[in-house]
Amino acid sequence: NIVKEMEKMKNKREEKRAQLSEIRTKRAQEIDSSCPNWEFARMIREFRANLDCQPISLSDPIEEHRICVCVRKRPLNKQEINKKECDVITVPSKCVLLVHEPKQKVDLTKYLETQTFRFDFSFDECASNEMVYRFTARPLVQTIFEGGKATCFAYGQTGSGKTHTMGGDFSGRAQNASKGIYAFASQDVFFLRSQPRYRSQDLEVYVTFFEIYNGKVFDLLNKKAKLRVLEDGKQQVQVVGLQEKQVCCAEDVIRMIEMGSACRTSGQTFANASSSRSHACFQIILRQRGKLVGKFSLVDLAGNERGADTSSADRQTRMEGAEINKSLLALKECIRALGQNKSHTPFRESKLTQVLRDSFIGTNSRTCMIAMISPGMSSCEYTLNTLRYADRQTLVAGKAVCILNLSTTAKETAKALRLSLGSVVFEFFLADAVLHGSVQWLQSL
Ligand SMILES: Nc1ncnc2c1ncn2[C@@H]1O[C@H](COP(=O)(O)OP(=O)(O)OP(=O)(O)O)[C@@H](O)[C@H]1O
Repeated sequence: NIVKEMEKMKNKREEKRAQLSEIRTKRAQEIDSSCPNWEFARMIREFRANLDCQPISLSDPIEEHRICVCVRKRPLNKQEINKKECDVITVPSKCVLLVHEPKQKVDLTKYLETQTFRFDFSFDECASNEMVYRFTARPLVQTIFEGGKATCFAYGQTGSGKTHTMGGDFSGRAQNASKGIYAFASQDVFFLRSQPRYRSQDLEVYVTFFEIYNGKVFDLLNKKAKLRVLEDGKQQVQVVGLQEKQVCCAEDVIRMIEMGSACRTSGQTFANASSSRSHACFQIILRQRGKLVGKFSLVDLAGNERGADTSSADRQTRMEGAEINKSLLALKECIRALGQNKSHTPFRESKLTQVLRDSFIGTNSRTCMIAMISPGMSSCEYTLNTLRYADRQTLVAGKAVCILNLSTTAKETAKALRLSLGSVVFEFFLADAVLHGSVQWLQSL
């Protein structure tokens, strides 16, 4: 009787499971039919169903890198949701990010080309600014107490979340300046300064906030005054007239961030259609009896798609694009020079790298790049551009990357193993039985 009873229960459970799966399929079909790219949406959903995602968590260890390259995916925004855009980005683990690029064969069959990128850390749409800060800028704060220069860049296309991450998250139109990397870093600077190790050193904290637009520098803490960048006799780059404001607590810093951000926003009408055409740099400076101890530069870069915009009809926009392109390329070269300990740093190539010259020289300089990406299918090309730019940075560290690429269709009996070594990708198709051992062997190399 007991066996019969158990059989009955088992059958009931299976019936229920089948019903549930039917409901889910129907619901997915309903969603699919309202989505303009439903075939791609379904392929991505099937791909994700095969993945065991393990996103980054607060308990993950933080490794110390001289150059750290991370990526952050923002959630789909209201506009993208209304347009029923496909989310083409998957973050399966704390270091890997996948882009499902929609493609079409000559016979019009649609298929996905999934590209894999590896970073020091990758953050999915659920990661908060605190979480991103913890793994990116926070490990750099100590550097400025040890006489070093730290720099953190936010890179990406317009609307990908650079200002949200650096300046503070938006609740509606208002920005909460206490919830961005500028404010978190300042809080930690004050915290470290109060620790017994540094308390007796009489360290003073100053901040500067300026913007570089079209090769010109403007002081955001002094009514957007135009500044000159000059090199002195000791080859030190000076931003003449840049106001350094002394701050005594985190609240003072937040006030400065609000003041500078408001200045940047109100200036949009005369120069920028949006802030994404200028680089904004917020610096936290440590001084001891007036003498420079360390400097933390936090940079919200101009939208990288502006540099790629060469088709604009008006000359002004084309010039802006060319200037942005030049500065982003120069930045990459300077970071590469830092990573490879080259004796020559090409910092004179742009105003941005000139102003940040001391960030790229010296043995005690550390840099972090956060690549921001939009998840929508319409941004796929820009997203790939952003990831390729940031991937070059990973190459600086000379890392070999071994990534397991799961099969995309249920029919496939073999699974693909993708090994990226620098910019070369090797792809193997292996039977399930040998797959696991091969991955372990490659990872151990
Ligand atoms: N991680 C996120 N979570 C929630 N909303 C986000 C996130 N990232 C960005 N957003 C939202 O997306 C919008 C655009 O973000 P943001 O202004 O930071 O982009 P941006 O890259 O700085 O653009 P621009 O280069 O034009 O200044 C904002 O409304 C912001 O609130």
